[in-house]
Amino acid sequence: MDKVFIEALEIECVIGIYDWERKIRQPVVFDIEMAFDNTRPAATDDIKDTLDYKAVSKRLIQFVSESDFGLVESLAERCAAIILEEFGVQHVRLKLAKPGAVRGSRAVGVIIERQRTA
Ligand SMILES: Nc1nc2c(c(=O)[nH]1)N=C([C@H](O)[C@@H](O)CO)CN2
Repeated sequence: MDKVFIEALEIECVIGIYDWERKIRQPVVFDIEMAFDNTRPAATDDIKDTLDYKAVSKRLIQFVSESDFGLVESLAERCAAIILEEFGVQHVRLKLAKPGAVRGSRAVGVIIERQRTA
């Protein structure tokens, strides 16, 4: 299956389980792969036939920047659900990285894969 991807989308939000983390905004970085048949937009050359990566990015920026989850797992799950439900995507692989959260590491986080059920 073809894919549309978004790489290194950085968004600031409230995220974390510790008291000090509830008082600041921290960056989270998304790498996202979305299954999509790209043959039709390739044939029509029409943005209406695409999975518009700019539209997906704007929606995630809006949601994530207003969110205040404790765990990266919770934020990743909600973002995957938005992509599946609002953009009609059948399968999504989403990596959510929290840079600088653990001293000595470049980033920590989660990778999830979710499938549309209906
Ligand atoms: N699996 C997870 N482990 C941890 C998380 C998390 O969201 N998922 N969060 C933290 C703290 O918020 C940490 O990022 C602060 O440095 C610790 N472990």
